[in-house]
Amino acid sequence: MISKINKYAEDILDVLDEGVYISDRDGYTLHVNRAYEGITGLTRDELLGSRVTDLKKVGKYDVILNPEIVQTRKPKSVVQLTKNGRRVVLQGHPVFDERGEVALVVTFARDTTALSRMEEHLGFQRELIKTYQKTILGEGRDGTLPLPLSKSSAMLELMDMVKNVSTTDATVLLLGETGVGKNFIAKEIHRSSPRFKKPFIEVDCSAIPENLVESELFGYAPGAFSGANANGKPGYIEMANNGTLFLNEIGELPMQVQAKLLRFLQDQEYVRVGSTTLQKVNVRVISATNKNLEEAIREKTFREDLYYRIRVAVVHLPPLRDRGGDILPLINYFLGTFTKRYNKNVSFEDAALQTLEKYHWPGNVRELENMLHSIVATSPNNTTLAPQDLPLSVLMNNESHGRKSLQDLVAEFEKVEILKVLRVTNSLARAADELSIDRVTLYRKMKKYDIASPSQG
Ligand SMILES: Nc1ncnc2c1ncn2[C@@H]1O[C@H](COP(=O)(O)OP(=O)(O)OP(=O)(O)O)[C@@H](O)[C@H]1O
Repeated sequence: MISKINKYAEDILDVLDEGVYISDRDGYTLHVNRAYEGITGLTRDELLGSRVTDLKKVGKYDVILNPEIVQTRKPKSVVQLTKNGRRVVLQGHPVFDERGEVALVVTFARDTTALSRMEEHLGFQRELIKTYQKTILGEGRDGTLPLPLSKSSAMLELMDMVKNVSTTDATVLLLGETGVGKNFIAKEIHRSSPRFKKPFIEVDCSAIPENLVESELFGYAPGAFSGANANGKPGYIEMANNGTLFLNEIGELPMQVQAKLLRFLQDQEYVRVGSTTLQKVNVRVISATNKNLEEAIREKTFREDLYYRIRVAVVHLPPLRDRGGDILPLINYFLGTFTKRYNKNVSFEDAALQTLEKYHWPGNVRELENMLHSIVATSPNNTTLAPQDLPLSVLMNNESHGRKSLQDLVAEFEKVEILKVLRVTNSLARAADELSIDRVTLYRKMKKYDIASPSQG
């Protein structure tokens, strides 16, 4: 019976799914089954008759079990990395002869690559969920987002273009000064696009340290670099799959990342840092910058080919000072938002509104939003604000951007000082006293600078 089994021993071993490797006590390979060849990518011809120590020397294995098992006479397990890049769990067992000496070492090999891939995949999914949760929580911080308030002809025209662009998958480049609403418009394009139920992922390219930009955008494989998450990490591109990726401040991307981004934009394929597997996604890209990219191209800090790739549709957002018709609706909108939030009744006199309309808003909508927030938060309840209650930056209204004449500078200084003193004293007589001028002179200067009289006269 046994002799019959011996006759078919090799065939029996070939039926197994597990790899079997048998060596003698000196480490010479006596037999490997078919599964072992499949798992390790090594052939019988390469292995039979060779010594495990020599196979390790020539790099076919990174670790071996045989010498230790012969020495300790005990079973042992290790994880071996094979030349075809698989992770194999080896379990070696000693087989003793009639004198109790180790005669053979039989090693079973199990491929764990599929398992590791599943674990890696699960790790990525976990990271992805964490990031989505963060993104969703971030988005909801102010409740639902308002619709863009667009009354000026410049904005109405622009919103028409945004509507047309939204229905396509075209790459969009949003240009405009800081605070004009590029981020706001990017979200609007996403919301009106067929991708609206999928993620909108914003990346502020200027806020990521240069050495991390590539791994943040494209993700990294487990063990890609020291200090990396053991599960690997999905990049923003992967998170935006089927949705929209908004690359804010794209002009700040390092050159080598620009090259990788260009390849990704061309065929929607990329490789995670530390990996060789190609990832395929479907992502619509919107970029924004307040930098002059043409100048950056001349200075060789921005790739020309990438520039043409990202500017399939270009949307120029005008500064708020050139969108006169938007200022009042935006004031009303933010006044409504913040008075509701702080449960206060705060309003503006017409003259104050006119002053705000004339202001040149260098920080654009963001400045207006922050100013309204601060005014409502710091004003007592039931206040109607006069022009002199407005922030000094508004009252100074530095409209001219070039060098000012000495005369203008003196006038500006005088106006601000008068406003400051009037604000503190709330009385014409006491303010004149503080400024060491007579009341008639003060009154004349107030007329000149369009400053209203204090309530106490
Ligand atoms: N039309 C609008 N209606 C209501 N709020 C707006 C509008 N445009 C911009 N905002 C608000 O103004 C603030 C600044 O806008 P946003 O962040 O979009 O500017 P940005 O151009 O992207 O600025 P930066 O270049 O500094 O990134 C945001 O809080 C945004 O919600």
